Amino acid sequence: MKKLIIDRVSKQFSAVQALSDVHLTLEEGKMLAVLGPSGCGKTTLLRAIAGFETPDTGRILINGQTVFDAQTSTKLINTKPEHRKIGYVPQHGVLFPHLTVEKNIAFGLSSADSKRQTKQQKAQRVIEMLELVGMAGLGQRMPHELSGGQQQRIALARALAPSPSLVLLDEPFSALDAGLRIALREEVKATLNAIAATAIIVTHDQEEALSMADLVAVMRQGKCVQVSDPVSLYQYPTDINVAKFVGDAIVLPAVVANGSIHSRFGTLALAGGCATDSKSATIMIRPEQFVVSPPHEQQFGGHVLKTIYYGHNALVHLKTEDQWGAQEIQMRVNGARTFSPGEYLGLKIEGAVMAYE
Ligand SMILES: Nc1ncnc2c1ncn2[C@@H]1O[C@H](COP(=O)(O)OP(=O)(O)OP(=O)(O)O)[C@@H](O)[C@H]1O
Repeated sequence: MKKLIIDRVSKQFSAVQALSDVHLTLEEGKMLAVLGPSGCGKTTLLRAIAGFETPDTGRILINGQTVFDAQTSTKLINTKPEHRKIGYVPQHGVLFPHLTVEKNIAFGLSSADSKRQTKQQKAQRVIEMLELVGMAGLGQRMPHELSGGQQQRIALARALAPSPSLVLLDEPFSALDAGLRIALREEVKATLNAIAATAIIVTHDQEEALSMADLVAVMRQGKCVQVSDPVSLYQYPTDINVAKFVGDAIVLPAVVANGSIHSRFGTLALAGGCATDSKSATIMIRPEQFVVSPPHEQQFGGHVLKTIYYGHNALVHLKTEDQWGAQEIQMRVNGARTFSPGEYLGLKIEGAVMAYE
């Protein structure tokens, strides 16, 4: 079942087209990441779904109910935020500093829909939420007695307490340090999965989007330029800009003829869905598609310029030089491998390669 339908939603602020004809749908129980650079319209989209921003055009349906419709002939439908059954986890500064953890969570149960619950039912719900986010027994603490990660978990508990139809997370980990961010991403995903929540996370971090979401919507200048599952997005980006935004990309000129790529790296397999003939194509290769090949298989290679070490892996920068001219490329290798500057490496390319006209 479609939990969310965003149908041709646009929003303009003075001269800025913050959202332009955005169309998105999300199935029940799935997580969507809205990914894009600063200013592309991510927050405006999230605020439009929550009802904090009124779009100029389009429709928004949550759980089969139209919560916004600018197109009706009679009058605009625009359900108030508190009646949209949305759980909102903002970026930071989220908890009321003068209330205990328990009271912060219980605040989420003060909406009209939760008013019918008895005091005991609410107290029980708070306990369930504390358990869900792994913080049982800490209900009497004040927010300042919690770490940054614990505070974000309580913010999630507060958003989930009223059993919202849709959970919206606006860059929820951006204030946390790298290690904690990764740990919390996994915890939050597990928590949302445990209750089969439908959720949208806004982020400008491609790793966060690819690792957490079932579906990633890439935005650029108010438009949704690609909506794909993480694997397809990384392997088959719709254009070079998306390719570069979601990962490291080596971009080269090439010729595509009869369904194959002819490039400085020889004949390469063309990825499905690409144009099969072009005299002036641009191809995109991921650094992990380059592998060091044994001498008898070498068709081409390059001299090592430098190696950037990341722990779990490393990026080796190489310079290739042949009749096509000089080109710098990057190859991703296991972090334990070391190469010396100036060393010559024979290379081959594994897997299909994307080509763009
Ligand atoms: N209330 C507003 N008034 C005027 N312009 C606005 C308003 N809100 C957003 N904008 C503009 O709309 C565009 C989209 O903004 P938005 O905050 O949605 O981007 P974003 O992708 O969330 O960026 P960031 O990652 O930096 O938060 C930007 O150019 C922004 O300056």
